[in-house]
Amino acid sequence: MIEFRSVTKQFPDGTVAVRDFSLIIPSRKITVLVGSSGSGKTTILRMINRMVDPTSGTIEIDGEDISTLAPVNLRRSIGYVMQNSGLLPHRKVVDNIATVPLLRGVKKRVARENALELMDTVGLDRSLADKYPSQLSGGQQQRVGVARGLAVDPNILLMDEPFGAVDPIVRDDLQQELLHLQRELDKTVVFVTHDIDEAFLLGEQVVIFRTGGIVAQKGTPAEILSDPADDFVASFVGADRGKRSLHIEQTPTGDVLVDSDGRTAGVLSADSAHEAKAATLMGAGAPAQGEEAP
Ligand SMILES: Nc1ncnc2c1ncn2[C@@H]1O[C@H](COP(=O)(O)OP(=O)(O)OP(=O)(O)O)[C@@H](O)[C@H]1O
Repeated sequence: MIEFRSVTKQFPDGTVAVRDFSLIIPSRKITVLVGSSGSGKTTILRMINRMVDPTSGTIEIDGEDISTLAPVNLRRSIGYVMQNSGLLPHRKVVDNIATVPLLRGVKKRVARENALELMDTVGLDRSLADKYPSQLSGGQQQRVGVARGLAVDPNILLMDEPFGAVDPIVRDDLQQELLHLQRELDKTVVFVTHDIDEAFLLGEQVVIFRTGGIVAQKGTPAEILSDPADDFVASFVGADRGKRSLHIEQTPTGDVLVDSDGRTAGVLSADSAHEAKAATLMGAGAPAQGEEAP
């Protein structure tokens, strides 16, 4: 478990990126931080592995105050995946994946073998091992980035808009792969995006930010969709409603929200007031209850 307690980050130029932020990030689940550009998401992510230190407040991992831990060791024990993969262009795929294990003193042969196994894990053909990043597609490069993030077998994986720069179809694949990996590997994933659809698809806990690192709402996708805290959240959640075409389907175990691809976006509370609010949120143009999305 990762816990932020009243964390504030003010940069030397006076910018307050995060203000009095508190959050519990449960272990072995995906928590998604979502919000518009400049709302402090990346800063929060980077405070978890001490790439950035808070101005005030504390951050604990499994009860341990991370300000007491050596930043380099902490950084090397936590997986980090960034947008545009951040691969080293002059290193082969396999060496990119093995970078941190080699820095930690793992023998070259072992690190290479582990890297090849990780290529299997993230769905990359081993024949790509000796290619350079520029010889790979954007989606393949992101898979290499994920493999590299997993290379130290971290308990925690930080992902900063990892699928932001790939086309929608590849992105869909990568999202499904991440859900699959999460079920298989049981990591604590903290995922940053500005895409609310991605947040609701991936997140078991979703935290919606407004500017200044202020939490507008946090909860499960169903909780947020069925009961948005205020107009800001309602408009943020509803901004892309045409594309998402969320609708309610009745199942034997209760009502669920389903997106236009037939994926469950959340389970609605039995509370009819919540259902009414969710229906309002979906607005005109969304199919009526029980109907299929177009
Ligand atoms: N090193 C820095 N020095 C000064 N200001 C910074 C620094 N890093 C970030 N900021 C500012 O802090 C605020 C939050 O930035 P941050 O990158 O955390 O936001 P974000 O929500 O991740 O945005 P994006 O989605 O665009 O990546 C912004 O106003 C940004 O300009």
